[in-house]
Amino acid sequence: MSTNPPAPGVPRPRTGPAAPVLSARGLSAGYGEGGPVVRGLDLDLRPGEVVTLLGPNGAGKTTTLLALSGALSPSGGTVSWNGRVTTAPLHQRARAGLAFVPEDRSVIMDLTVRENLRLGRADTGVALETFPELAGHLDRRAGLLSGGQQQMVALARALARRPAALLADELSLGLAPQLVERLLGAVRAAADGGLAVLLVEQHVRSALAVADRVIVLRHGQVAWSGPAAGVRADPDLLLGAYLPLA
Ligand SMILES: Nc1ncnc2c1ncn2[C@@H]1O[C@H](COP(=O)(O)OP(=O)(O)OP(=O)(O)O)[C@@H](O)[C@H]1O
Repeated sequence: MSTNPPAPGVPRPRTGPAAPVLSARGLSAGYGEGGPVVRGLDLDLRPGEVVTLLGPNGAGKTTTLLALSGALSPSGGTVSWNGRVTTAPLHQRARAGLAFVPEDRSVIMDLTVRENLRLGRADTGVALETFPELAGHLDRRAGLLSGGQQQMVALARALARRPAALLADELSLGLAPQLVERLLGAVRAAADGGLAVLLVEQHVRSALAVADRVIVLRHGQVAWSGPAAGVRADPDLLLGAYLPLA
């Protein structure tokens, strides 16, 4: 391949950021008569990047994920998948390559780990590549696993389908710091392989450690957004001002 610069007058090839997999424009969503709890949200999720959505309790983080996933119909604005506006329900978006790990993990406690993976149409071999520590538990009922192992099942099941985008709500809820690192490390590795990720996290510092970009929601609106590196270098930018120290 030539390394010479292009001749004068010949346009250079464009090497801008990859096109977003999932976008929102002016997205509003809420529940019943109460009016929208998320208002006018703009967001782009690109292949290979981890965006973390932070904000105090009740800010609208889960509602945002629900609206982006198709589990909740927006009351305004649009969601686009690969550049096309979509109103498809969750199961259709899942088939198109959107993975959603909700806060309750959606692991079926009465089924074995192997059955849980199969139910999510996940290839067991691929799931074990992500979390080899599940290998000895494949035939155990999920209800007998620790919270961290259950979360690994939920995440392995989502990632083993090789989705294009992942929405994950509070993966680390109630887990020990080492497990949080393990789970978020797996998410980072998947993003390095091209996955687009939107993470809602209570563990602000852990989320910042793996994120490329940060969006802070307050009262359903974007209060701050910017590169995670800037916040890692100067946590006071957000911590204390917008977020509790965690
Ligand atoms: N099913 C529901 N019906 C009615 N109101 C709801 C429902 N779910 C959430 N809300 C309300 O919507 C607002 C935003 O909630 P949401 O769960 O999106 O916030 P959050 O930022 O994820 O908060 P948390 O960190 O506490 O999970 C809150 O005021 C909440 O009480």
